[in-house]
Amino acid sequence: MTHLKSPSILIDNTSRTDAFVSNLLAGSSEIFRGLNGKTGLLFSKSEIKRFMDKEERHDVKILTKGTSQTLKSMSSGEQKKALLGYILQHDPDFLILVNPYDNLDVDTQAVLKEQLLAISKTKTLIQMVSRLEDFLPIQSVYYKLMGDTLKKYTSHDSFLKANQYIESQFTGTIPPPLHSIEVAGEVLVRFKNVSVGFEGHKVLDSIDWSIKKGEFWQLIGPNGSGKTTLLSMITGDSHKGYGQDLTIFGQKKGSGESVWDLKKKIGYYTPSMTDKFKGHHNLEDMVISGLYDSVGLYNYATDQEKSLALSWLKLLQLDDKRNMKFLSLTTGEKRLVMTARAMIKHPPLLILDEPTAGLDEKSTGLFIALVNKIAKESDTTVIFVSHRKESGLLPKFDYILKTNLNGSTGKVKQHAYN
Ligand SMILES: Nc1ncnc2c1ncn2[C@@H]1O[C@H](COP(=O)(O)OP(=O)(O)OP(=O)(O)O)[C@@H](O)[C@H]1O
Repeated sequence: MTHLKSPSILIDNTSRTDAFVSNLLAGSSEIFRGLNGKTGLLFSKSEIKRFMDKEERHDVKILTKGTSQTLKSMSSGEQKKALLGYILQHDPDFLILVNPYDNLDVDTQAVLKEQLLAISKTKTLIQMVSRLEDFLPIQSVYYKLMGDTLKKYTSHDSFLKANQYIESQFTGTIPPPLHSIEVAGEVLVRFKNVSVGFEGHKVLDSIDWSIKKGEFWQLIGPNGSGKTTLLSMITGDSHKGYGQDLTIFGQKKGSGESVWDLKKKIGYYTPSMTDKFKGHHNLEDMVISGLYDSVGLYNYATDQEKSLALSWLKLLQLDDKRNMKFLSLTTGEKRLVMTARAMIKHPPLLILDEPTAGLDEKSTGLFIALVNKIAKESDTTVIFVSHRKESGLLPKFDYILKTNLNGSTGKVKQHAYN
């Protein structure tokens, strides 16, 4: 085959990545003709999702062969390891990597980068990433995918120069809520000596964590350290909190609180919430639906609610699109709208779980600016979960999980810039 210098392709909100990948895998690429007729495999989050659905629907083990765990219950790092193992077993001619390091902590990223670098010596790697820092340092030809069009750069320098990150800001202020949600006491959430495990596998060890009103936290920890487990105890999505010394909004966990009541006080967003969303709701409805704790609006909105949604969309500079379908937005725009949806009621607690995964530089900058603004201008406590230290994010505290044999331990770090 015509040997391809592993192409490096920057993708952004406009890129039709799925269509591009499908063409490559189907052997019908107009651009990389040398690959047509060769076998390619895809390493991406969507591919993990596809296997997850397949394993669940047909009750089979494909990526999880040899383990008793389901793919769904594995941490992101474990899932990616399973996919890479499967791909290597099948020895393809080329590999397409779409944002391979998303949702991975620094150490796991470093291990994966080493593995991919080694693979790049014998196979063509097609890297498709949203962040410049995610390109592997290999001899490459650089491109940008704009819609379906691939723009080729003459040099690495010209590529970097054209695609540097630009800092973004919002003008205007966070719209106030229609009604305030009262919570008694200063402490919203308190974990005291909380330990959690799954079937003999210890995940969290003696967690002590107090989260007060109005604070801004970043929850950081390697893959599998228990971030999601910790959050699901707060949101009521896991029963692991019962029988432990865990107090949420002044009420001891397991003392008869309803999950519904909990959800009313929490704004939550994680990208997988809308990955499968197929509704025909417009932007205005999506923002208003946060008042009803639904994703998409199933009630008639009042004029007051509509006007509040409009204020949010103005802040996001998306008001001219308010009657457009949510699904027609770019990934970055969708995340801004979903954050406005989670925040519209000014919940006492806003949880954003890996909200920047897969976003390009510009959209990440905009998203971070919005979160900083929410934390600064409202009384809402923000927990931003990420394995990546987001540059520009200004949390007051980090809660850092560190993995150990007996489960992860937690440590608080306060930032000096506040
Ligand atoms: N239902 C379950 N059954 C068995 N093991 C589980 C279950 N849920 C989570 N685990 C395990 O608990 C550990 C912590 O998982 P968790 O998803 O909380 O980590 P995380 O820090 O959120 O990881 P990531 O950053 O990769 O999403 C992992 O080893 C995971 O495999």
